[in-house]
Formats: sequence, structure tokens, C-alpha cells
Amino acid sequence: MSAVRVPHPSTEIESRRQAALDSYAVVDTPPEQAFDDIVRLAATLCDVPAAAISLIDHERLWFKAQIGLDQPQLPRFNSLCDHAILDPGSTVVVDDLAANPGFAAHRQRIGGQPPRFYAGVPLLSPDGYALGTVCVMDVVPRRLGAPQLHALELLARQASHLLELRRYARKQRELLSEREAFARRIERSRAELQHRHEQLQQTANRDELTGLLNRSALVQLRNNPEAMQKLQQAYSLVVLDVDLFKQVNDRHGHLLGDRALREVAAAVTASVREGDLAVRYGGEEFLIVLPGTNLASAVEIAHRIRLRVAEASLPFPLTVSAGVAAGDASRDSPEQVFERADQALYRAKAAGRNRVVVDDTPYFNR
Ligand SMILES: Nc1nc2c(ncn2[C@@H]2O[C@H](COP(=O)(O)OP(=O)(O)OP(=O)(O)O)[C@@H](O)[C@H]2O)c(=O)[nH]1
Repeated sequence: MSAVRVPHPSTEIESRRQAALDSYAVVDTPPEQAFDDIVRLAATLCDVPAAAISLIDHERLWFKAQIGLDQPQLPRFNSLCDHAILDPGSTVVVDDLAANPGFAAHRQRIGGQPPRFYAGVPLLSPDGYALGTVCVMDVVPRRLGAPQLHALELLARQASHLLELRRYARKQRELLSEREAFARRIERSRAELQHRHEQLQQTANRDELTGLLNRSALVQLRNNPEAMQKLQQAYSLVVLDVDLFKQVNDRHGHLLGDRALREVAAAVTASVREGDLAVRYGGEEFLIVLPGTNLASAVEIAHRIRLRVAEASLPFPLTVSAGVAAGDASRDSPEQVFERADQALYRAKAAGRNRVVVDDTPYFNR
């Protein structure tokens, strides 16, 4: 080979060749044992001091692996490997570079000396683009035997396979991390939706004025077997109603009426424990479910609420009446317990209000 013919980088073929090389994302990566081994094997088989796997990247020649060469990379222009890829289908062997004026301008050096011998096999992508070479060099002229040339070509094929494997592994890693990122995005959206759903449910279940649970929350609980499980143990129910609340509204206006309702809700919240259910059941009617609480304790809690309401900081006196009943899941439905507590409340109202009345239905009448 004698003519110097460097392809112009802006040609379409050159840009496709560069795109093929870019798809491997191998240029400027750290050394890898498998490529180093190929280079060592090439030097040993051809009995030369220098060998390399070169890649032609834009305007430079970069070595993925090399032994014996002085420079880690070189300008592409007039480099030996750039000549070698002009015909991707054939191996270039120059027994004596000094006898070929076309190679005089190359800048490769081996221990400070210019190489005299060069053999390079193009490294091909599956679609036939020459990415670089597997090459061997010596500082003295020499001839390669046919078996050595054949071995060099086999090593170039191995290097191409390695590049392909490397690209495949990289693609797999990319796909995996894309899939993981996708899974993370889905999980985030799911958690966000769940959060929004819970927020909406919270809003839907809460009474706007008092912040207590509302009646529809109670209906949901009634239909929720898990929540109803809580009432499998003994429990008590307090039905509480603000006394003469119509008068409060009529005399002091709805705004103060609303404030009075918030004070009652605050008294209820302050008097119950976590796990108890405090519900604004109707306009000025409240329901308190006390799981695991016996009748005597429930009456105490109802009194506490009554006293707290009486002490509320309002510009008018406010009182509540309450009816209390105990439930036994093996005998009573929640509706029956409510009915008995409501009867007790009715009696509290009838007896003059501002009091707590206990359900007195005989056990055998239930
Ligand atoms: N300000 C205000 N008033 C409400 C609200 N919900 C219901 N009310 C009023 O509460 C009053 C309830 O009155 P009644 O059912 O006659 O009972 P009461 O006046 O409390 O009399 P007793 O229950 O017999 O002591 C009505 O005037 C309703 O308009 C509310 O959210 N805010």
C-alpha cells in the first residue's frame, strides 16, 4: 500500500462510521483486561515489541489497549491506523514503512523510534464500519508469515466480539436502569395517588365545622368489618346533645352558635382517648364510641364532657345532655345500643337537661 488517502470526516460515510463508534461508548474508558490480553497475544504471536487496539474517534487515534507505544493517543491525520481502515475489508501490512513514502508523515513512536513495520486489521462493526484496528508494529522491517497474519485477523474478530458484548451489556444496564426509574416513577405516582386519596377521604369523613368525624364516616365504619372488629369487645356509646341550642342561635346568632358547637367538639376531643370515635352525628348531636370501656367509665367520660362544656369560654352559658349505653357484641347490634343511648338522652332532656342518664334497660329485655 502506498497512496495516502485520508477520508474527509464530513462525508456521510464518515459520519455514519463515527456514529457506529459512538454507539459503543468505549472511547476514553479505562483499560480492560480482555482487550489488554488481545494486544499482548498479538505482540507475542507476531513477535513484535508493540501492538494496539486503536479506535478512530473524530480527529484522533485513541488506544483502548496497547503495549510498547509511547503515546496514549495521536492525531488521526496521517496515522498508520487511519490508512489501515480505508478499506475495511482488508488487512494492511507494510513490511518496511521507510520504503513507502506515503507513510512518512505518521507520528507513531516505539521507545522513541519510528516504527518500520506495521500490520493492521480493521475492527468492524456488524454493519461493516471500520471502528479502528488491531495492529502490530516493530522498529525494524519484517515479514509476517501467513499463520501469524491469520492469527492477527482472528484476534481482530475477537476484539470486535468483545466490543459487541460490551455494547450489549451496556444496553442491558441502560434498559435495567430505565426500567428501575420507570418502576420508581410508578411507585411515586401510586404513593401520591394513595396520599391524595387518603387526604380526600379525610376531608370527606370530617365535619367541616368541628373537625370531628361526620355521619358518613360512621356509615363507612359500620360497613367496614375491620373497624367493626373493634366492637367485638365490650364497648359503650354516648349520645350527646346541646341543650336548647335553637335558643342559642336565636339569641346570639348562627356565628356564635357555630362557635358553641366547636367548643362542644373541643370538650369531646379533650375527654376521649385515641381509638375512641367522636362523631358529629347531626346538627347539635354528637356520638362517642368508646371501645373496651364499661358503662361506669363511659358515664364518667360523659360527665367530664358536660363539665368542660359548662366551663367553655363563651359569652353565654351552654350545657349538654347525654345518654350512655353499654354494648355487648354477642347480643346487641350497634343500632340497638344507639337506640338505648338515645332513649337515655331523651330522659336526660325530659328530666331537665344538663345531665348524664344511663341506659337502664334490663339485660334480659334486650
Ligand atoms: N349555628 C348552628 N346551628 C345549628 C347547626 N346545626 C343545627 N343547628 C341548629 O340546632 C338547633 C337544634 O334545635 P332543636 O333540635 O330544636 O333542639 P334544641 O333547641 O337544642 O332543644 P333540645 O335538644 O330539646 O335541648 C336548630 O335550631 C338548628 O338550626 C349548625 O351547624 N350551626
